[in-house]
Amino acid sequence: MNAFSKIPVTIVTGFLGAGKTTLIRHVLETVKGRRLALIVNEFGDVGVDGEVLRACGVESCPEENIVELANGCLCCTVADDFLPAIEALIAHERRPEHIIVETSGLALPKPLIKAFDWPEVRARLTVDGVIAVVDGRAVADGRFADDPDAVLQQRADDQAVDHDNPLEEVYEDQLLAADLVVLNKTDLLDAETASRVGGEIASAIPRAVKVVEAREGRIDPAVLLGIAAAAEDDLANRPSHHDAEPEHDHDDFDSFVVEIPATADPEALVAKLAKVAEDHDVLRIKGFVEVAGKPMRLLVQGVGNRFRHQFDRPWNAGEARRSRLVVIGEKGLDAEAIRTAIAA
Ligand SMILES: Nc1nc2c(ncn2[C@@H]2O[C@H](COP(=O)(O)OP(=O)(O)OP(=O)(O)O)[C@@H](O)[C@H]2O)c(=O)[nH]1
Repeated sequence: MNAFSKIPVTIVTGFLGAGKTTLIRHVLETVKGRRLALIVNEFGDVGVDGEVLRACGVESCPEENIVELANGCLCCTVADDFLPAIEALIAHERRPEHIIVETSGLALPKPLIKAFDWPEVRARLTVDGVIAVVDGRAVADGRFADDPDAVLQQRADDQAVDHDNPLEEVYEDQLLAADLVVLNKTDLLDAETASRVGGEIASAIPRAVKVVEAREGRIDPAVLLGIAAAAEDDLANRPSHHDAEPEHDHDDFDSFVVEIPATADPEALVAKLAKVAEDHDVLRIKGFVEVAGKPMRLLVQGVGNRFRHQFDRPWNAGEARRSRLVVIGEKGLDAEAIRTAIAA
């Protein structure tokens, strides 16, 4: 790449907990000989994704090349947050050879892709590809489906059929923006269901877009990077709910942080969180927790009621050992009841 060529940018999108960070981490660990930079956007005040990615300490992506934008939703703050971040990255003396952007799980990716069509951006950068990561289990469980009764009712009332499920809107926008779909978490699906879900996804996208199956986001970086889609030249083929509603305000979703004391029993904590997530229909819980008597901090991750936890790194000297979990769900989440249930 010479100093004048455009830097390719891969946008990784996908609903909350689909496996975006896991996939990017796999890229960082397996890509060879390419200087990467990352921009990570997260919904919720606990910066988990940036931490997880920094912790992999890969030479091709040093810490100063990882930028976190913890500001809720990139799609609404492109000009204020995203552009300065990308300017700073490409101004580095050793400029990155490829940039990966992880959107928040609730972002509609279209406005971000559009920013690459602005003259000052398109002169220097190009969208190499938009990767949509999908939680195959969540799709198979109908997480993103409209309620069929509500749709029938709308038809009966002679209304235009509108999505009654706000998750569906975000999910659909992410698929419609994609150049490649990664159907992740196939370990939680039998082969027949995986192939049915993959077929449904492919037929929901009017362009020819490949759907590849994956576990733990393990896809060869050669498949993900170097698509050369120039998505900024192809905006019209990527319809979005954002086109009709540019001033949308994300009021379909809610998030808050719960601070808890150090735990003595991680298994019991996670079992309790899974129950709370189930009882309150929580979409995502994640954060770091102190375990009494342990020098390592515990990373806790829940998608719906499926939880995982692992010690990720020792607490640093002088680091406040706070146990904070971000809770994300649809609007109307009962924060007080959830706090009480977690504290019980
Ligand atoms: N069973 C299973 N779990 C997975 C797989 N890939 C990722 N996970 C787990 O799913 C959870 C969410 O993964 P992340 O990579 O953090 O998902 P994300 O899309 O970055 O999440 P947000 O940034 O919160 O939207 C973590 O606990 C992962 O370990 C998979 O293929 N199978």
